[in-house]
Amino acid sequence: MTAKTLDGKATAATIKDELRVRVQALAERGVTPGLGTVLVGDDAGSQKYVAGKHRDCAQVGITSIQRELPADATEEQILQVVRELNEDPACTGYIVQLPLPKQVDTQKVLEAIDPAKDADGLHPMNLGRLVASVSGELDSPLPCTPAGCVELLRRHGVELAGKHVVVIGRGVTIGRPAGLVLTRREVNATVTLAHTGTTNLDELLASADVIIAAAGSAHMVKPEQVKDGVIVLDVGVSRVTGEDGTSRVLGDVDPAVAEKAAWMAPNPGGVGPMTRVMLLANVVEAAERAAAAR
Ligand SMILES: Nc1nc2c(c(=O)[nH]1)N[C@@H](CN(C=O)c1ccc(C(=O)N[C@@H](CCC(=O)O)C(=O)O)cc1)CN2
Repeated sequence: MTAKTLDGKATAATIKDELRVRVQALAERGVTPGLGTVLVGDDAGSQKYVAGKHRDCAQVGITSIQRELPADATEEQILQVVRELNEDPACTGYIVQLPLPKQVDTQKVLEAIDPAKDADGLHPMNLGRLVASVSGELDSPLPCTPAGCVELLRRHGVELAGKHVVVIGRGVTIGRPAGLVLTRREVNATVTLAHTGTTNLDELLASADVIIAAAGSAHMVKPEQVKDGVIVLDVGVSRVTGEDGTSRVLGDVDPAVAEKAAWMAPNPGGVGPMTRVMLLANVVEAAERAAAAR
């Protein structure tokens, strides 16, 4: 068996087309969505992701607001920018790019974001709403990567209901919220969340119908650990520099897994573009909610 591709790039392009129409409809009502980003430091990966988010905004007609601070910025300087974006009417939603430098209390910064402008769905109030709401329309943003995984599978006709999903990694942007998103009634998967303290990963992977690998450990999932017909979403990012000095991203999944999988989301080109487009969807939805409340 050779896996069929869960094409995140093409799917994200389709969703952008749909969002462009919704942004035009908002413009007719006098509303322009604006995405703000707060980037602290000079991490090359974060710079690339933030630049990508603003490129996406330009493509669908969302205004971009970019705020940058140096790597040695204090927590207070970052909180000041957060307060300014909370007050800025042109900014209808924004994100603080993670990770933040070590001197900064990430939780404190996320908690300072106005929940109504939290485009990442990572404010404790929005995560709390996700915990509390098992089904139905959720009136708050979903964390972008878990939402992107579900949407990528849905748009390829891959059913998750009744499937055993093993998520590897317990980070706040992917692993922890993934369990909540995947177990909502409209998705209806059964989830096991594995992490560095998990002692029976081999046993879990052998029984997994779907694997979402978000550990950041290069090629850790091997073909001999998975069953035939498994569905694999590789979300891991390990940056390696080759002997020629060029850097590239390695995912968590050994490419040889494709020989056993039914479906595989490549990395790059799978969940990454979906993460970005779900962010745009959150911004448009927040602007639509604000327009409806006027
Ligand atoms: N505030 C947030 N910070 C971070 C999040 C997040 O959701 N919110 N997630 C990750 C990084 N991330 C989004 O910010 C992200 C990761 C990957 C991609 C992407 O498009 N990747 C490309 C490859 C790009 C490359 O070559 O490096 C792909 O997979 O095709 C977009 C966004 C951590 N921080």
